[in-house]
Amino acid sequence: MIRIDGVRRTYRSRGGDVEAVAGVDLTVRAGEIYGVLGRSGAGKSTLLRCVNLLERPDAGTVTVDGVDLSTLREADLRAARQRIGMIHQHFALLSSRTAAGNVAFPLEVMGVPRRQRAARVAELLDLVGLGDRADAYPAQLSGGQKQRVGIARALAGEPKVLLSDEATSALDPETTGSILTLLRDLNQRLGLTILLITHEMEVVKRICDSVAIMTDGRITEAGPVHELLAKPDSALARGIFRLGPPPALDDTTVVDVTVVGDDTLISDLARTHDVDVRILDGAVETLAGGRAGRLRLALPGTAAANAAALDHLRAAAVAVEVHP
Ligand SMILES: Nc1ncnc2c1ncn2[C@@H]1O[C@H](COP(=O)(O)OP(=O)(O)OP(=O)(O)O)[C@@H](O)[C@H]1O
Repeated sequence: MIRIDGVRRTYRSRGGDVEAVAGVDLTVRAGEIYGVLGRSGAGKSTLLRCVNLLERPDAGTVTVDGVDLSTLREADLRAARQRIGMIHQHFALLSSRTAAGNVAFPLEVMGVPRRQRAARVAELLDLVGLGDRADAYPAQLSGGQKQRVGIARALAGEPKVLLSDEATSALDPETTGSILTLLRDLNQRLGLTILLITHEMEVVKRICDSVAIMTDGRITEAGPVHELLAKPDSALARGIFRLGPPPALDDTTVVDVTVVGDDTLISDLARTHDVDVRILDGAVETLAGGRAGRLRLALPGTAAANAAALDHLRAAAVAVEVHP
């Protein structure tokens, strides 16, 4: 649905050049929620703005729903942009307009007749759970409600793609949860593809199907969340399951195993190999609706003596890391 190929963007200023996006390739499949996770200054906003060409890449191409946006003339680009919704950290609402007035705005720009507009605005506000606040001004709404207006407005052009620029960063954890639930719900009900940028691991854990980690303008790791969890050296997996440095224990094999779903791994291991397994540490999370965890196990004896048990783990777990 979205293909980013070799995109670069450098800001030039008297203080020196900043290569905000330093050659990024990324593919977002139709219907998925894709998160770009990175620290402040990593280049996430610049990358996101390149996707609807609010920012012109210096090099590379961006294809959305089969159309290479860089080939479009200004009028066609404006039309294409209307089909790519965007929501913002600070909502970007017009303070002089009511919730309904804000949602109506893009419809006015699109030339939708007044009657149809009113019906569509009511429908959109209902969709985001704000049907009863149509006449409220932004100043009379909570942060979460303002973001709901932002989402309704972004959906006015019936986009297939929604871009989210830190949409929950200004919200408290509970409100963040309700907005993420709404985004997941819209993703499923409308088949909406969502590309979001965030600095919060929590957002990735809650709703992302796939994730890219961005550092200094580059993607260092990318793919479906469950695939990344299976890689022992994955920075995402380490960030999600924080186990700390392994202890050095005499005549003991310390091993980290990643498991997905309801797992009988430990009991099977103990039974099959008659081994006295201890759990030293563990982190279990719900990721995009499924359970996954990383457990740190201690097996009596050296790794060589535990070869059969370790083979068992390698065959059954999605990732196994034996500590030396
Ligand atoms: N208009 C601009 N002019 C000059 N430099 C810019 C401009 N916009 C961003 N930058 C620089 O580009 C780099 C990437 O910024 P960007 O906003 O894309 O990162 P980010 O990951 O979204 O961070 P944040 O969450 O803090 O916005 C930073 O070093 C930033 O200072």
